[in-house]
Amino acid sequence: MDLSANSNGTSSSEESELYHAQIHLYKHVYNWVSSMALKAVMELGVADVIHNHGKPLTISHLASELKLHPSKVGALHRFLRLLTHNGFFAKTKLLEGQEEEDAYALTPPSKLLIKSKPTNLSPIVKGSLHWSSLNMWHSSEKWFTEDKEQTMHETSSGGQSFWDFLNNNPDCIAMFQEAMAADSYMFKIALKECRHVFENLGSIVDVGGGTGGVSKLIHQEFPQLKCTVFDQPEVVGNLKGDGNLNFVGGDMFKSIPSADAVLLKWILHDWNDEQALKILKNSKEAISERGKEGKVIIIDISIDETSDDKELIELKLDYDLVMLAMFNGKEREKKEWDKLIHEAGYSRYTITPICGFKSLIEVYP
Ligand SMILES: C[S@@+](CC[C@H](N)C(=O)[O-])C[C@H]1O[C@@H](n2cnc3c(N)ncnc32)[C@H](O)[C@@H]1O
Ligand SMILES: O=C1c2ccc(O)cc2O[C@@H](O)[C@@H]1c1ccc(O)cc1
Repeated sequence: MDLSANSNGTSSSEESELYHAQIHLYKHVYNWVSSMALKAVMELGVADVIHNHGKPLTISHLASELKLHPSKVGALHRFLRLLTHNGFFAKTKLLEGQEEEDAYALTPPSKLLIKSKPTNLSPIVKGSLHWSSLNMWHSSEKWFTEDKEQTMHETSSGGQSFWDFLNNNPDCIAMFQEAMAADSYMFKIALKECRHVFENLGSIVDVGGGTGGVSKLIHQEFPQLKCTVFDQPEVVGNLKGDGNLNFVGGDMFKSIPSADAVLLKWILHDWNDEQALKILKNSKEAISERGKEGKVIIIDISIDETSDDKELIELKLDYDLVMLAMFNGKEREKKEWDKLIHEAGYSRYTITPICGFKSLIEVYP
């Protein structure tokens, strides 16, 4: 028994544990606040104003550039205080007239919100924090307890899949595809490291390639390579090709156009194992004319809790639940990739981490 127990029978160490547990719980309840603060400063274009100014900017100067009502200047300061705490800005002091004022500079994460740069990830922030990506979470209890095999999105929307929602809301499909294209730019940097993966190919089909963000980068690097962007007709129907880059509409669950290689970037994690198996089997058929020279190139998350750091593991596990809620999809661990790839009839594969939190998995028939 802890002799330092106080009048209500709890020891000081038990009290300390209780208070730390309380802080941990409340912190997690309010994790969304930082996300929404990030969305707010993205929408305001704070990163662009500071970037264009070329040096740290005081709050009063920033508020003036943003044309905020004077009553909102204090709120802007408090938004930047939280985001500075979370690594999105660096605070310094500048003389504004006779007064010293807090001034803010960008950090590497907020530089990814500069809309004029090719590394701009604002569309990912906008789409991921759009009501259509969040509302379904309020149906989690109903989804868990109902005796139906449907996605949380379907539970929350009377049976409509997220893809059908997008296809019925042109503004949202555009927002989604802009996000995918934004993420694809990170692949341009990775392409330098994994150039060899695309060398010696005559043709490639980018399955679920959206508006061609990745294929355009591959086409620039390999102009002789015939690149086919294969996606839903609603996505590619109005897109025009250019020389060796073309767009084809169809359904990857029915068939995939033949090519030397199939690219599956951020595709398989949208689907459960049965559906992913079907996509991999159709991909194997698509490369069959190339014999042993054909390959499938998967770019997706591979969860590796032995080597990833805590923040990276949490991002991958976050994405796992987002895929579950939206699509009944999943992020896969190495052993799950191994099982899926072999069940689809492939003989061997290699996994190489790229683009920060994704991996490139080369799969051979
Ligand atoms: C998460 S996005 C990935 C886009 C792109 N690969 C990238 O990484 O930027 C998934 C893509 O799969 C497409 N898709 C969904 N169902 C499909 C189907 N049945 N056949 C072909 N494409 C499909 C969607 O339209 C979307 O463009
Ligand atoms: O980032 C998003 C994402 C990424 C990859 C994927 O296959 C699906 C995704 O859907 C969401 O998780 C998220 C997103 C949602 C909506 C949107 O307009 C953009 C991104």
